[in-house]
Amino acid sequence: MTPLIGIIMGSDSDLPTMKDAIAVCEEFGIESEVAIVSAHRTPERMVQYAQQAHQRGIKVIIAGAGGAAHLPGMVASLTPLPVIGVPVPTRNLQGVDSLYSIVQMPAGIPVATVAIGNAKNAGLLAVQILATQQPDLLVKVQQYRQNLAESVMAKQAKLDELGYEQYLKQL
Ligand SMILES: Nc1c(C(=O)O)ncn1[C@@H]1O[C@H](COP(=O)(O)O)[C@@H](O)[C@H]1O
Repeated sequence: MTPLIGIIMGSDSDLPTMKDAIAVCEEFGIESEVAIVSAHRTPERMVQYAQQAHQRGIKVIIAGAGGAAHLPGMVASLTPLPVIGVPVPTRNLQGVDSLYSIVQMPAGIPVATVAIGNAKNAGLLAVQILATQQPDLLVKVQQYRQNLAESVMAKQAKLDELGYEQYLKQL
């Protein structure tokens, strides 16, 4: 099957963060491709990837990077596809550097930026974008939300049963 979601990252060291986006694609049965692409270290590869992704059938790109995280914005400047940026947490600045590098795009070249380290939401957003054109997938998204609500209500029932002190002990 042709991959519909491109998940790219500046380094293999981003994979522990970005794996959550891959897992969401798998959970929803959406084919994704995973690639290490760096604006800084492999600029020609980045240009090629960004310019060709839509021609290969990719519909949404998720781009994660840390520190001077130029990858998502540069890819967005080179593709007509929607780009979702994931600020990868960093040791020295806890990912605030990544967030600021990704989120403050000039008008005209948007990057839909999720919270620091939240590749799961990037995956979900990509799935929801695809779901606008796939009724079956839209139903799966609604089911996912239903399951989420039910898990919260199960927690509430347990909290009511145990009281907060006991509940705290089993967290
Ligand atoms: N921010 C970028 C870009 C880019 O934006 O092109 N390329 C690599 N990096 C980031 O450098 C960090 C450290 O990388 P290494 O662990 O390989 O030294 C990673 O978080 C990566 O995303």
